[in-house]
Amino acid sequence: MDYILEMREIIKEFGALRANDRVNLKVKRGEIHALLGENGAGKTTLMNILYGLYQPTSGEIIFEGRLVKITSPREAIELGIGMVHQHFMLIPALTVAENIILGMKAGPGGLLDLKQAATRIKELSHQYGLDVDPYAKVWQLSVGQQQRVEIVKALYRGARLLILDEPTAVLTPQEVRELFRVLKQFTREGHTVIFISHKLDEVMSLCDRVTVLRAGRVVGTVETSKTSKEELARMMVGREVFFKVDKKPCCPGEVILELKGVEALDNKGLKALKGISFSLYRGEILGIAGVDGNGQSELVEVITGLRKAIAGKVFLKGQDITNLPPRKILEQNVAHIPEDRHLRGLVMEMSIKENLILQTYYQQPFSKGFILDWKTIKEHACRLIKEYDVRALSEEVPVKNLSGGNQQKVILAREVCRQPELLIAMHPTRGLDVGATEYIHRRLVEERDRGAAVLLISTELDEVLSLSDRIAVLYEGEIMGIVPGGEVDIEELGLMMAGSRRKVAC
Ligand SMILES: Nc1ncnc2c1ncn2[C@@H]1O[C@H](COP(=O)(O)OP(=O)(O)OP(=O)(O)O)[C@@H](O)[C@H]1O
Repeated sequence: MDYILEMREIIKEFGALRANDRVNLKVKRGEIHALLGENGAGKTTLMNILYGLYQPTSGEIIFEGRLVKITSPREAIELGIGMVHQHFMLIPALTVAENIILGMKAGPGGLLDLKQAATRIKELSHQYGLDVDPYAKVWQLSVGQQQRVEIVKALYRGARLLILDEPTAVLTPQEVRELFRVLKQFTREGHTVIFISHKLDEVMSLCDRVTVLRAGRVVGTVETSKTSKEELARMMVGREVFFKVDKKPCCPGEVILELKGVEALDNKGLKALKGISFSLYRGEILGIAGVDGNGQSELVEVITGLRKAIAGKVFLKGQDITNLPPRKILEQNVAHIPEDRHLRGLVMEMSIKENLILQTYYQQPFSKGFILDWKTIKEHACRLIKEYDVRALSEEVPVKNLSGGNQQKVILAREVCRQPELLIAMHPTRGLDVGATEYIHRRLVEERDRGAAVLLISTELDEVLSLSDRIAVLYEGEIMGIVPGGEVDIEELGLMMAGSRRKVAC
Protein backbone atom coordinates (compact mmCIF):
# COMPACT_ATOMS: atom_id res chain seq x y z
CA MET A 1 0.00 0.00 0.00
CA ASP A 2 1.38 3.41 -0.95
CA TYR A 3 1.14 5.64 2.08
CA ILE A 4 2.32 9.22 1.63
CA LEU A 5 2.23 9.85 5.38
CA GLU A 6 2.51 7.92 8.59
CA MET A 7 2.37 9.62 11.97
CA ARG A 8 3.46 7.11 14.63
CA GLU A 9 2.69 7.19 18.34
CA ILE A 10 2.47 11.00 18.41
CA ILE A 11 2.21 12.51 21.88
CA LYS A 12 1.80 16.26 22.42
CA GLU A 13 1.54 17.74 25.86
CA PHE A 14 0.77 21.34 26.81
CA GLY A 15 1.79 21.38 30.47
CA ALA A 16 -0.51 18.94 32.23
CA LEU A 17 -2.81 18.59 29.21
CA ARG A 18 -2.22 15.77 26.73
CA ALA A 19 -3.70 17.03 23.43
CA ASN A 20 -2.47 14.05 21.37
CA ASP A 21 -2.14 10.71 23.08
CA ARG A 22 -0.16 8.10 21.08
CA VAL A 23 -1.85 9.00 17.80
CA ASN A 24 -1.25 6.76 14.79
CA LEU A 25 -2.40 8.11 11.43
CA LYS A 26 -1.79 6.57 8.00
CA VAL A 27 -2.75 8.52 4.88
CA LYS A 28 -2.75 6.96 1.40
CA ARG A 29 -1.37 8.81 -1.59
CA GLY A 30 -4.17 10.25 -3.74
CA GLU A 31 -6.94 10.07 -1.12
CA ILE A 32 -9.00 12.67 0.67
CA HIS A 33 -8.64 11.69 4.30
CA ALA A 34 -10.96 13.28 6.85
CA LEU A 35 -9.95 14.00 10.40
CA LEU A 36 -13.00 14.08 12.64
CA GLY A 37 -13.43 14.62 16.34
CA GLU A 38 -15.14 16.68 19.00
CA ASN A 39 -13.96 20.20 19.68
CA GLY A 40 -10.70 19.86 21.55
CA ALA A 41 -10.09 16.28 20.37
CA GLY A 42 -6.64 17.28 19.10
CA LYS A 43 -7.10 17.52 15.31
CA THR A 44 -5.53 20.96 14.80
CA THR A 45 -2.70 20.12 17.21
CA LEU A 46 -1.85 16.99 15.20
CA MET A 47 -1.87 18.93 11.93
CA ASN A 48 0.16 21.77 13.44
CA ILE A 49 2.78 19.16 14.33
CA LEU A 50 2.79 17.90 10.74
CA TYR A 51 3.14 21.48 9.48
CA GLY A 52 6.06 22.18 11.81
CA LEU A 53 4.24 24.69 14.01
CA TYR A 54 4.51 22.47 17.09
CA GLN A 55 7.09 19.89 18.05
CA PRO A 56 5.66 16.59 19.30
CA THR A 57 6.57 15.57 22.83
CA SER A 58 7.38 12.18 21.27
CA GLY A 59 6.58 10.15 18.16
CA GLU A 60 7.70 9.86 14.54
CA ILE A 61 6.64 11.19 11.15
CA ILE A 62 7.31 9.21 7.96
CA PHE A 63 6.65 11.30 4.84
CA GLU A 64 7.02 9.74 1.39
CA GLY A 65 8.86 6.79 2.94
CA ARG A 66 11.43 8.86 4.86
CA LEU A 67 11.66 9.57 8.56
CA VAL A 68 11.44 13.37 8.81
CA LYS A 69 11.77 15.96 11.54
CA ILE A 70 9.68 19.03 10.71
CA THR A 71 10.74 21.96 12.86
CA SER A 72 9.09 24.83 10.95
CA PRO A 73 6.42 25.50 8.30
CA ARG A 74 9.27 26.34 5.90
CA GLU A 75 10.55 22.76 6.26
CA ALA A 76 7.05 21.37 5.81
CA ILE A 77 6.63 23.40 2.61
CA GLU A 78 10.01 22.21 1.33
CA LEU A 79 8.85 18.63 1.86
CA GLY A 80 5.66 19.32 -0.13
CA ILE A 81 3.19 19.82 2.74
CA GLY A 82 0.79 22.79 2.56
CA MET A 83 -1.76 23.93 5.13
CA VAL A 84 -4.77 26.23 4.94
CA HIS A 85 -5.68 27.27 8.49
CA GLN A 86 -9.08 28.01 9.98
CA HIS A 87 -8.06 31.65 10.32
CA PHE A 88 -6.22 32.79 7.23
CA MET A 89 -2.64 33.95 7.48
CA LEU A 90 -2.67 36.63 4.77
CA ILE A 91 -1.54 40.26 5.08
CA PRO A 92 -4.54 42.41 4.09
CA ALA A 93 -2.56 45.44 2.82
CA LEU A 94 -0.50 43.37 0.33
CA THR A 95 -1.56 42.04 -3.07
CA VAL A 96 -2.33 38.41 -3.76
CA ALA A 97 1.01 37.88 -5.54
CA GLU A 98 2.94 39.60 -2.73
CA ASN A 99 1.24 37.39 -0.15
CA ILE A 100 1.94 34.26 -2.15
CA ILE A 101 5.68 34.83 -2.49
CA LEU A 102 6.13 36.31 0.98
CA GLY A 103 8.80 34.42 2.90
CA MET A 104 10.05 32.53 -0.15
CA LYS A 105 13.72 32.38 -1.05
CA ALA A 106 14.81 35.22 -3.38
CA GLY A 107 16.18 34.47 -6.85
CA PRO A 108 19.56 35.54 -8.25
CA GLY A 109 20.33 39.16 -7.35
CA GLY A 110 18.38 38.81 -4.10
CA LEU A 111 15.06 39.84 -5.64
CA LEU A 112 11.66 38.18 -5.75
CA ASP A 113 10.25 38.44 -9.26
CA LEU A 114 6.65 39.61 -8.81
CA LYS A 115 5.86 39.56 -12.53
CA GLN A 116 7.00 35.98 -12.88
CA ALA A 117 5.03 35.08 -9.75
CA ALA A 118 1.88 36.69 -11.18
CA THR A 119 2.26 34.67 -14.40
CA ARG A 120 2.60 31.42 -12.44
CA ILE A 121 -0.40 32.33 -10.23
CA LYS A 122 -2.48 32.89 -13.37
CA GLU A 123 -1.36 29.51 -14.77
CA LEU A 124 -2.31 27.71 -11.55
CA SER A 125 -5.64 29.55 -11.30
CA HIS A 126 -6.39 28.51 -14.85
CA GLN A 127 -5.30 24.89 -14.31
CA TYR A 128 -7.60 24.50 -11.29
CA GLY A 129 -10.39 26.84 -12.44
CA LEU A 130 -9.76 29.10 -9.42
CA ASP A 131 -10.64 32.71 -9.96
CA VAL A 132 -7.65 34.56 -8.40
CA ASP A 133 -6.37 37.98 -9.50
CA PRO A 134 -2.65 38.27 -8.55
CA TYR A 135 -2.83 42.07 -8.42
CA ALA A 136 -5.91 42.40 -6.14
CA LYS A 137 -5.30 43.63 -2.60
CA VAL A 138 -6.23 40.95 -0.06
CA TRP A 139 -8.41 43.28 2.06
CA GLN A 140 -10.72 43.73 -0.91
CA LEU A 141 -11.39 40.00 -1.23
CA SER A 142 -14.31 38.04 0.20
CA VAL A 143 -13.60 35.20 2.64
CA GLY A 144 -14.06 32.62 -0.12
CA GLN A 145 -11.62 34.45 -2.38
CA GLN A 146 -9.06 34.68 0.43
CA GLN A 147 -9.30 30.95 0.91
CA ARG A 148 -8.62 30.45 -2.80
CA VAL A 149 -5.49 32.59 -2.37
CA GLU A 150 -4.37 30.32 0.48
CA ILE A 151 -4.90 27.26 -1.73
CA VAL A 152 -3.04 28.81 -4.67
CA LYS A 153 -0.25 29.76 -2.25
CA ALA A 154 0.14 26.11 -1.23
CA LEU A 155 0.00 24.93 -4.86
CA TYR A 156 2.54 27.60 -5.88
CA ARG A 157 4.96 26.20 -3.31
CA GLY A 158 4.52 22.71 -4.74
CA ALA A 159 2.28 21.08 -2.11
CA ARG A 160 1.68 17.37 -2.70
CA LEU A 161 -0.16 16.97 0.59
CA LEU A 162 -2.65 19.70 1.40
CA ILE A 163 -4.13 20.06 4.89
CA LEU A 164 -7.37 22.03 5.18
CA ASP A 165 -8.59 22.91 8.67
CA GLU A 166 -12.37 23.37 8.59
CA PRO A 167 -12.30 24.98 5.16
CA THR A 168 -16.06 25.14 4.60
CA ALA A 169 -17.11 26.80 7.87
CA VAL A 170 -17.18 30.25 6.28
CA LEU A 171 -18.08 29.43 2.66
CA THR A 172 -21.35 29.80 0.76
CA PRO A 173 -22.86 26.58 -0.69
CA GLN A 174 -21.60 27.52 -4.18
CA GLU A 175 -18.08 28.11 -2.82
CA VAL A 176 -18.18 24.72 -1.07
CA ARG A 177 -19.07 22.98 -4.36
CA GLU A 178 -16.23 24.87 -6.07
CA LEU A 179 -13.75 23.88 -3.34
CA PHE A 180 -14.73 20.20 -3.57
CA ARG A 181 -14.22 20.26 -7.34
CA VAL A 182 -10.70 21.68 -6.86
CA LEU A 183 -9.82 19.12 -4.18
CA LYS A 184 -11.04 16.23 -6.35
CA GLN A 185 -8.96 17.49 -9.27
CA PHE A 186 -5.93 17.81 -6.96
CA THR A 187 -6.24 14.19 -5.83
CA ARG A 188 -6.91 12.93 -9.40
CA GLU A 189 -3.46 14.31 -10.18
CA GLY A 190 -2.05 11.95 -7.55
CA HIS A 191 -1.87 14.45 -4.69
CA THR A 192 -3.36 14.00 -1.23
CA VAL A 193 -5.69 15.97 1.04
CA ILE A 194 -6.27 15.89 4.79
CA PHE A 195 -9.63 17.48 5.49
CA ILE A 196 -10.69 18.56 8.99
CA SER A 197 -14.42 19.14 9.29
CA HIS A 198 -17.38 18.88 11.61
CA LYS A 199 -19.88 18.59 8.80
CA LEU A 200 -20.62 14.92 8.48
CA ASP A 201 -22.56 15.24 5.23
CA GLU A 202 -19.53 16.86 3.62
CA VAL A 203 -17.18 14.23 4.96
CA MET A 204 -19.43 11.46 3.66
CA SER A 205 -19.70 12.98 0.18
CA LEU A 206 -16.10 14.19 -0.30
CA CYS A 207 -13.73 11.93 1.61
CA ASP A 208 -12.43 8.41 0.97
CA ARG A 209 -11.46 7.51 4.53
CA VAL A 210 -11.97 9.03 7.97
CA THR A 211 -9.88 8.91 11.12
CA VAL A 212 -11.81 9.78 14.27
CA LEU A 213 -10.12 11.29 17.32
CA ARG A 214 -11.62 11.49 20.79
CA ALA A 215 -9.88 13.15 23.75
CA GLY A 216 -6.54 13.08 21.93
CA ARG A 217 -6.71 9.39 20.95
CA VAL A 218 -7.56 7.64 17.70
CA VAL A 219 -10.91 5.86 17.95
CA GLY A 220 -10.55 4.29 14.50
CA THR A 221 -10.11 4.75 10.76
CA VAL A 222 -13.00 3.79 8.46
CA GLU A 223 -13.89 4.01 4.78
CA THR A 224 -16.76 6.43 4.11
CA SER A 225 -18.37 3.90 1.77
CA LYS A 226 -18.63 1.45 4.67
CA THR A 227 -19.97 3.77 7.38
CA SER A 228 -22.80 6.22 8.04
CA LYS A 229 -23.21 9.70 9.42
CA GLU A 230 -24.75 8.24 12.59
CA GLU A 231 -21.85 5.82 13.16
CA LEU A 232 -19.29 8.59 12.69
CA ALA A 233 -21.14 10.79 15.20
CA ARG A 234 -21.20 7.91 17.68
CA MET A 235 -17.46 7.31 17.23
CA MET A 236 -16.74 11.00 17.79
CA VAL A 237 -18.87 11.65 20.81
CA GLY A 238 -19.11 8.17 22.33
CA ARG A 239 -22.91 8.22 22.44
CA GLU A 240 -25.94 8.55 20.19
CA VAL A 241 -26.34 12.03 18.67
CA PHE A 242 -29.74 13.41 17.72
CA PHE A 243 -29.64 15.49 14.59
CA LYS A 244 -33.22 16.71 15.06
CA VAL A 245 -34.17 19.06 17.89
CA ASP A 246 -37.09 17.99 20.02
CA LYS A 247 -39.29 21.04 20.56
CA LYS A 248 -42.83 21.82 21.65
CA PRO A 249 -45.02 24.11 19.52
CA CYS A 250 -44.28 27.74 20.33
CA CYS A 251 -46.64 29.94 22.34
CA PRO A 252 -45.70 33.48 21.35
CA GLY A 253 -46.33 36.29 23.81
CA GLU A 254 -46.05 40.04 23.32
CA VAL A 255 -43.76 41.74 20.79
CA ILE A 256 -40.21 42.05 22.19
CA LEU A 257 -38.34 43.39 19.17
CA GLU A 258 -39.77 45.41 16.33
CA LEU A 259 -38.00 46.87 13.31
CA LYS A 260 -39.73 49.43 11.11
CA GLY A 261 -38.22 50.38 7.76
CA VAL A 262 -34.60 50.06 8.97
CA GLU A 263 -31.87 51.12 6.57
CA ALA A 264 -28.09 51.01 7.08
CA LEU A 265 -24.87 51.26 5.10
CA ASP A 266 -22.12 48.65 4.90
CA ASN A 267 -18.39 49.33 5.47
CA LYS A 268 -17.98 50.47 1.86
CA GLY A 269 -20.77 53.05 2.26
CA LEU A 270 -23.28 51.08 0.15
CA LYS A 271 -26.82 50.39 1.33
CA ALA A 272 -26.79 47.03 3.12
CA LEU A 273 -30.27 47.16 4.68
CA LYS A 274 -33.14 48.51 2.59
CA GLY A 275 -36.25 49.01 4.69
CA ILE A 276 -36.27 46.02 7.03
CA SER A 277 -39.48 45.50 9.02
CA PHE A 278 -40.43 42.58 11.25
CA SER A 279 -41.63 41.74 14.76
CA LEU A 280 -40.18 39.13 17.09
CA TYR A 281 -42.36 37.80 19.90
CA ARG A 282 -41.63 36.52 23.39
CA GLY A 283 -41.27 32.75 23.38
CA GLU A 284 -40.42 32.32 19.69
CA ILE A 285 -37.35 31.71 17.57
CA LEU A 286 -37.28 33.80 14.42
CA GLY A 287 -34.67 32.46 12.00
CA ILE A 288 -33.02 34.73 9.47
CA ALA A 289 -31.96 32.62 6.50
CA GLY A 290 -29.92 33.72 3.51
CA VAL A 291 -26.57 33.40 1.82
CA ASP A 292 -23.83 35.15 3.82
CA GLY A 293 -23.24 38.79 2.93
CA ASN A 294 -26.87 39.74 2.26
CA GLY A 295 -27.09 42.16 5.18
CA GLN A 296 -27.06 39.72 8.12
CA SER A 297 -24.07 41.31 9.88
CA GLU A 298 -25.40 44.84 9.40
CA LEU A 299 -28.83 43.80 10.71
CA VAL A 300 -27.39 42.43 13.94
CA GLU A 301 -25.06 45.41 14.32
CA VAL A 302 -27.94 47.89 13.98
CA ILE A 303 -30.06 46.06 16.57
CA THR A 304 -27.16 45.87 19.04
CA GLY A 305 -26.07 49.48 18.50
CA LEU A 306 -22.78 48.62 16.81
CA ARG A 307 -23.83 50.28 13.52
CA LYS A 308 -25.93 53.37 12.88
CA ALA A 309 -29.34 53.03 11.25
CA ILE A 310 -29.67 55.81 8.64
CA ALA A 311 -33.46 55.43 8.48
CA GLY A 312 -36.21 53.55 10.29
CA LYS A 313 -36.64 52.57 13.93
CA VAL A 314 -35.77 49.71 16.27
CA PHE A 315 -38.08 49.14 19.25
CA LEU A 316 -37.44 46.94 22.26
CA LYS A 317 -40.63 46.21 24.21
CA GLY A 318 -42.15 49.30 22.59
CA GLN A 319 -39.25 51.56 23.55
CA ASP A 320 -37.23 53.26 20.81
CA ILE A 321 -33.63 52.00 21.03
CA THR A 322 -32.49 53.14 17.58
CA ASN A 323 -28.82 54.12 17.58
CA LEU A 324 -28.41 53.90 21.37
CA PRO A 325 -24.86 52.98 22.50
CA PRO A 326 -24.27 49.18 22.63
CA ARG A 327 -23.94 49.10 26.41
CA LYS A 328 -27.29 50.88 26.89
CA ILE A 329 -28.94 48.27 24.66
CA LEU A 330 -27.28 45.26 26.35
CA GLU A 331 -28.30 46.63 29.76
CA GLN A 332 -31.93 46.29 28.68
CA ASN A 333 -31.65 42.54 28.96
CA VAL A 334 -30.36 41.91 25.46
CA ALA A 335 -27.80 39.16 24.89
CA HIS A 336 -25.66 38.79 21.81
CA ILE A 337 -23.71 35.79 20.54
CA PRO A 338 -21.61 37.53 17.87
CA GLU A 339 -20.55 36.12 14.53
CA ASP A 340 -16.81 36.37 15.10
CA ARG A 341 -15.94 34.89 18.48
CA HIS A 342 -12.31 36.03 18.28
CA LEU A 343 -12.97 39.64 17.31
CA ARG A 344 -16.19 40.44 19.15
CA GLY A 345 -17.04 37.53 21.40
CA LEU A 346 -13.98 37.10 23.60
CA VAL A 347 -10.80 38.77 24.77
CA MET A 348 -8.46 35.99 23.78
CA GLU A 349 -5.63 36.78 26.23
CA MET A 350 -7.99 36.90 29.21
CA SER A 351 -8.99 33.92 31.31
CA ILE A 352 -12.33 32.11 31.18
CA LYS A 353 -13.44 33.71 34.44
CA GLU A 354 -12.67 37.21 33.12
CA ASN A 355 -14.43 36.57 29.83
CA LEU A 356 -17.50 35.38 31.72
CA ILE A 357 -18.01 38.83 33.26
CA LEU A 358 -17.11 41.06 30.31
CA GLN A 359 -20.58 42.65 30.23
CA THR A 360 -21.29 42.68 33.94
CA TYR A 361 -17.97 43.20 35.76
CA TYR A 362 -18.99 46.69 36.93
CA GLN A 363 -22.25 45.48 38.44
CA GLN A 364 -23.23 43.67 41.64
CA PRO A 365 -22.24 41.02 42.76
CA PHE A 366 -18.92 41.16 40.82
CA SER A 367 -18.02 44.71 41.73
CA LYS A 368 -18.30 46.43 45.09
CA GLY A 369 -17.62 50.11 44.50
CA PHE A 370 -14.39 50.21 42.52
CA ILE A 371 -13.21 46.80 43.70
CA LEU A 372 -13.76 43.53 41.89
CA ASP A 373 -14.85 40.64 44.10
CA TRP A 374 -12.59 37.88 42.74
CA LYS A 375 -14.00 35.21 45.04
CA THR A 376 -17.51 35.70 43.62
CA ILE A 377 -16.14 35.94 40.07
CA LYS A 378 -14.33 32.62 40.53
CA GLU A 379 -17.43 30.91 41.99
CA HIS A 380 -19.53 32.27 39.13
CA ALA A 381 -17.02 30.91 36.57
CA CYS A 382 -16.80 27.47 38.22
CA ARG A 383 -20.59 27.17 38.23
CA LEU A 384 -20.92 28.11 34.55
CA ILE A 385 -18.00 25.89 33.46
CA LYS A 386 -19.79 22.96 35.08
CA GLU A 387 -23.27 23.84 33.85
CA TYR A 388 -22.20 24.48 30.24
CA ASP A 389 -19.66 21.64 30.15
CA VAL A 390 -16.72 23.85 29.15
CA ARG A 391 -13.72 21.51 28.91
CA ALA A 392 -10.78 23.29 30.49
CA LEU A 393 -8.24 22.58 33.22
CA SER A 394 -9.49 25.53 35.29
CA GLU A 395 -11.27 28.89 35.20
CA GLU A 396 -7.83 30.57 35.01
CA VAL A 397 -7.02 29.21 31.52
CA PRO A 398 -6.80 31.95 28.86
CA VAL A 399 -9.59 31.45 26.32
CA LYS A 400 -7.04 31.46 23.48
CA ASN A 401 -5.98 28.00 24.69
CA LEU A 402 -9.50 26.56 24.41
CA SER A 403 -10.78 24.71 21.36
CA GLY A 404 -13.34 26.52 19.17
CA GLY A 405 -16.29 24.67 20.66
CA ASN A 406 -15.30 25.44 24.21
CA GLN A 407 -14.75 29.11 23.35
CA GLN A 408 -18.28 29.21 21.97
CA LYS A 409 -19.65 27.60 25.13
CA VAL A 410 -17.99 30.37 27.19
CA ILE A 411 -19.83 32.99 25.13
CA LEU A 412 -23.13 31.10 25.35
CA ALA A 413 -22.76 30.71 29.11
CA ARG A 414 -21.99 34.42 29.59
CA GLU A 415 -24.93 35.56 27.47
CA VAL A 416 -27.56 33.06 28.56
CA CYS A 417 -26.83 33.19 32.31
CA ARG A 418 -28.18 36.74 32.35
CA GLN A 419 -31.61 35.31 31.42
CA PRO A 420 -32.08 37.74 28.52
CA GLU A 421 -35.44 38.80 27.13
CA LEU A 422 -33.90 39.14 23.67
CA LEU A 423 -31.19 36.71 22.60
CA ILE A 424 -29.47 37.40 19.28
CA ALA A 425 -27.49 34.38 18.13
CA MET A 426 -25.42 34.73 14.97
CA HIS A 427 -23.92 31.55 13.51
CA PRO A 428 -24.04 30.05 17.03
CA THR A 429 -22.67 26.66 15.99
CA ARG A 430 -20.11 27.66 13.36
CA GLY A 431 -17.11 25.34 13.67
CA LEU A 432 -18.71 23.28 16.44
CA ASP A 433 -18.78 19.49 16.61
CA VAL A 434 -22.03 17.53 16.45
CA GLY A 435 -22.25 17.10 20.22
CA ALA A 436 -21.68 20.80 20.98
CA THR A 437 -24.09 21.76 18.18
CA GLU A 438 -26.79 19.52 19.64
CA TYR A 439 -26.15 21.09 23.06
CA ILE A 440 -26.35 24.69 21.81
CA HIS A 441 -29.52 23.95 19.83
CA ARG A 442 -31.12 22.51 22.95
CA ARG A 443 -30.12 25.56 25.02
CA LEU A 444 -31.58 27.96 22.42
CA VAL A 445 -34.89 26.10 22.51
CA GLU A 446 -34.81 26.14 26.35
CA GLU A 447 -34.29 29.90 26.22
CA ARG A 448 -37.33 30.22 23.97
CA ASP A 449 -39.37 28.04 26.33
CA ARG A 450 -38.24 30.16 29.28
CA GLY A 451 -39.80 33.15 27.51
CA ALA A 452 -36.92 34.78 25.65
CA ALA A 453 -37.35 36.07 22.12
CA VAL A 454 -34.59 34.49 20.04
CA LEU A 455 -33.29 35.94 16.80
CA LEU A 456 -31.25 33.23 15.08
CA ILE A 457 -29.08 34.23 12.13
CA SER A 458 -27.49 31.36 10.31
CA THR A 459 -26.42 30.34 6.85
CA GLU A 460 -26.91 26.66 7.77
CA LEU A 461 -30.31 25.93 6.32
CA ASP A 462 -30.73 22.75 8.38
CA GLU A 463 -30.13 24.71 11.57
CA VAL A 464 -32.64 27.42 10.65
CA LEU A 465 -35.22 24.83 9.61
CA SER A 466 -34.94 22.69 12.72
CA LEU A 467 -34.96 25.52 15.27
CA SER A 468 -37.11 28.34 13.91
CA ASP A 469 -40.79 28.95 14.60
CA ARG A 470 -40.82 31.43 11.72
CA ILE A 471 -38.20 32.05 9.05
CA ALA A 472 -37.42 35.37 7.38
CA VAL A 473 -35.28 35.27 4.25
CA LEU A 474 -32.81 38.08 3.70
CA TYR A 475 -31.62 38.87 0.19
CA GLU A 476 -29.55 41.92 -0.78
CA GLY A 477 -30.65 43.80 2.33
CA GLU A 478 -34.36 43.10 1.95
CA ILE A 479 -36.73 40.57 3.50
CA MET A 480 -38.11 38.42 0.71
CA GLY A 481 -40.79 36.91 2.91
CA ILE A 482 -41.51 35.38 6.31
CA VAL A 483 -42.76 31.79 6.44
CA PRO A 484 -43.87 29.53 9.31
CA GLY A 485 -41.04 27.20 10.41
CA GLY A 486 -42.85 23.86 10.55
CA GLU A 487 -44.41 23.56 7.11
CA VAL A 488 -41.74 25.24 5.08
CA ASP A 489 -41.32 24.40 1.42
CA ILE A 490 -37.55 24.07 0.86
CA GLU A 491 -38.01 24.85 -2.82
CA GLU A 492 -39.73 28.13 -1.97
CA LEU A 493 -37.09 28.97 0.63
CA GLY A 494 -34.34 28.38 -1.95
CA LEU A 495 -36.11 30.67 -4.43
CA MET A 496 -36.41 33.42 -1.80
CA MET A 497 -32.71 33.03 -0.92
CA ALA A 498 -31.99 33.66 -4.59
CA GLY A 499 -34.11 36.84 -4.58
CA SER A 500 -37.68 35.85 -5.37
CA ARG A 501 -40.24 37.59 -3.19
CA ARG A 502 -43.03 35.80 -1.30
CA LYS A 503 -46.47 37.24 -1.89
CA VAL A 504 -48.07 36.69 1.52
CA ALA A 505 -46.05 37.21 4.70
CA CYS A 506 -46.91 35.61 8.04
N1 LIG B 1 -1.06 26.32 22.52
C1 LIG B 1 -1.79 25.63 23.38
N2 LIG B 1 -1.58 25.71 24.70
C2 LIG B 1 -2.32 25.00 25.59
N3 LIG B 1 -3.31 24.15 25.23
C3 LIG B 1 -3.57 24.02 23.92
C4 LIG B 1 -2.84 24.75 22.93
N4 LIG B 1 -3.33 24.42 21.70
C5 LIG B 1 -4.31 23.53 21.93
N5 LIG B 1 -4.47 23.29 23.26
C6 LIG B 1 -5.43 22.35 23.88
O1 LIG B 1 -5.25 21.09 23.25
C7 LIG B 1 -6.50 20.43 23.08
C8 LIG B 1 -6.69 20.07 21.61
O2 LIG B 1 -6.95 21.28 20.88
P1 LIG B 1 -7.13 21.31 19.31
O3 LIG B 1 -7.23 22.75 18.90
O4 LIG B 1 -6.07 20.48 18.68
O5 LIG B 1 -8.54 20.59 19.13
P2 LIG B 1 -9.41 20.41 17.83
O6 LIG B 1 -9.76 18.98 17.76
O7 LIG B 1 -8.72 20.98 16.64
O8 LIG B 1 -10.70 21.28 18.21
P3 LIG B 1 -11.68 22.22 17.33
O9 LIG B 1 -12.56 21.29 16.57
O10 LIG B 1 -12.47 22.98 18.34
O11 LIG B 1 -10.85 23.11 16.46
C9 LIG B 1 -7.56 21.38 23.61
O12 LIG B 1 -7.88 20.99 24.92
C10 LIG B 1 -6.89 22.73 23.62
O13 LIG B 1 -7.42 23.54 24.65
